[in-house]
Amino acid sequence: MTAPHTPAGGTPLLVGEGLCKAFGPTAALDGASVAIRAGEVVAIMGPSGSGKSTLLHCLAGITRPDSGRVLYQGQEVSAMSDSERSALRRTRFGFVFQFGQLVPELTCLENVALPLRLERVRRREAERRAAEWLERLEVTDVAGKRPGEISGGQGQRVAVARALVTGPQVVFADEPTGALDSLNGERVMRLLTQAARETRAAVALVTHEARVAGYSDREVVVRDGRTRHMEHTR
Ligand SMILES: Nc1ncnc2c1ncn2[C@@H]1O[C@H](COP(=O)(O)OP(=O)(O)OP(=O)(O)O)[C@@H](O)[C@H]1O
Repeated sequence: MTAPHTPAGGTPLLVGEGLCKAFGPTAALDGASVAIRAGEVVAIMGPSGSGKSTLLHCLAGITRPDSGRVLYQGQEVSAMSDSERSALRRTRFGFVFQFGQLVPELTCLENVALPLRLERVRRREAERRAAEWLERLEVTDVAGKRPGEISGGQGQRVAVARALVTGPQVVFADEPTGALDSLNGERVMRLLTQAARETRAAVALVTHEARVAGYSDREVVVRDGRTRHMEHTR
């Protein structure tokens, strides 16, 4: 088991140690370890099929590793019950994926307000906070539109607003710019990392694009289910 690489300066917020996960005969993770501090943007890079998404899903408590453990603020996520893990995901974590994450029947404002509504925040207050986040992400103009009526880049910025509206401690982003052209991708990354830095949210970012990883503080490279740690990129 590899020891998690702990970056200098501060106790890690989220740690994965010696993570192994197989899907049938395929070893997606084979002893991967990573430690993320509060407010840090970490890029998880590596070739297709190397285990990046599986690592992200284990860290986020979506996938339970076969062995190894995930600690969030010292608490073992992999040992929590399903309901404890979903509460953690709802209240402390935010998610941005490559595609199809917005609810098509809801307006963009309602989509961003949704995580707050699930936490029983009143509609007026939830929509007020959602509107603020749409403004920060420079998409106020799409508030009343449905996801099918906006561009891919606008949709990703709405998705980032939704991921951040609850004030998460960690944002998990899996190829958030994968479906965008480079200009829109840069805009999403600039706004995501700026908002995360302002709110001290950590970001775990899966990408295979060096330009996207350039927005991170540090890179972790996954190869054949194992991790390699690169020192600060900036
Ligand atoms: N649910 C699953 N069922 C079966 N095999 C899976 C599953 N999820 C992942 N795998 C396999 O595990 C390995 C790692 O997959 P993973 O999606 O983590 O890689 P990745 O680095 O994120 O790839 P990509 O960059 O192509 O998205 C691959 O061989 C993949 O086919």
